[in-house]
Amino acid sequence: MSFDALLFLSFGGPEGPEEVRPFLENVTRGRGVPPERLDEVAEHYHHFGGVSPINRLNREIMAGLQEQLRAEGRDLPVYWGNRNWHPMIEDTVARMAEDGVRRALVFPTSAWGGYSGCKQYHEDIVRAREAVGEQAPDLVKLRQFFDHPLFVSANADAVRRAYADLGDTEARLVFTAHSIPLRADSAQGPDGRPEWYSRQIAESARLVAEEAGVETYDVVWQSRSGPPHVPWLEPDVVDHIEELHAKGVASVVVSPIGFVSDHLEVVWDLDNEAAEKAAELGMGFARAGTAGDDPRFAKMIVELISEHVDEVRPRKLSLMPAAGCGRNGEACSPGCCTSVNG
Ligand SMILES: CC1=C(CCC(=O)O)c2cc3nc(cc4[nH]c(cc5[nH]c(cc1n2)c(C)c5CCC(=O)O)c(CCC(=O)O)c4C)C(CCC(=O)O)=C3C
Ligand SMILES: [Fe+2]
Repeated sequence: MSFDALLFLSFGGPEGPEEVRPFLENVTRGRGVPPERLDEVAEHYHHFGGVSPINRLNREIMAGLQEQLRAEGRDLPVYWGNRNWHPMIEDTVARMAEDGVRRALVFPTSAWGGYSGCKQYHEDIVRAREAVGEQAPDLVKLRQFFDHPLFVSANADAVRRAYADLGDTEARLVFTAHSIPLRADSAQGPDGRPEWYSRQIAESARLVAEEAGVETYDVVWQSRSGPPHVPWLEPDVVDHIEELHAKGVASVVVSPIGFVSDHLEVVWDLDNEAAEKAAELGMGFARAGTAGDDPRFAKMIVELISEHVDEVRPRKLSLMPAAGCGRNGEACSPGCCTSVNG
């Protein structure tokens, strides 16, 4: 099938102190996040002058992508829209319509299923198309890429580099991903089984550890939000480092497999909080890089595109079914990425 453009769809982030609050209001509208948590997260952003690294990282990925597309002779223009901050997806889709785009592929900057990683991006697509009306282009979202060989290799090499930097082959490998409420993780995948998100994280971790040649590893969580009485995926990475220390582990390599690039959560919760905890305990600590700035990441996006344009067979390392692809916001299968009780 032919497409006129690619929409690069991301989370968005503030680019100055005055943008932090309105950005956070957009992220948490109707999500039941307590104001104390918002104050705390606002502080994290202000620590970096109110500028999230996410937009710069996304611009870099898009530049690399545009270059790779050109090198392969595909003149697909790349548009950029976000869920929570400018450029907002509604404005971008309006511009695409004005430019005459009739049908576009959408690359979301999340490897995962579940509400935050997949369903909410479908909702963004629906909202933007409704805002634009009849002229809105058809938007086909690309699939979840948690087990794509290029994503796995980029992460595995980052883990290898972290081990080399630390100079301790005995360090414990700890993968982290964004925690979500247990109820959200009850969401099923296209295989009809629950915990699609945490099962994908476990599978990516297994594949990356295997390719990096590391036998023993843990999967833990970070960046918990929400009110304290609501159960989220545990343990938290900082608590886990304490526990490893109590068990006599001397050093850790932390791989933020759950993030495609060095977002604020990565630089704050890992490079600050987790690193500080390790230092306090006298443990060795190295944080592995993320896949986004590896040229293989842009190459992977090109491959995901060609699955649709050239009907190339999806490259996947796991036996878990391909998921997350849908047209104009429809889910890939009934009930996929929707949690039990909504
Ligand atoms: C699974 C997942 C991903 C990975 C998939 C994907 O990438 O999409 C992700 C990514 C991101 N999350 C981000 C930022 C935030 N997430 C928040 C809140 C929340 N995230 C959640 C989950 C996820 N989040 C959840 C369940 C909440 C609770 C509120 C709700 O149910 O929606 C809040 C509110 C404050 C707080 O409570 O932390 C902020 C500011 C940024 C940008 C960072 C930057 O600026 O560099 C990125 C890439
Ligand atoms: Fe988040």
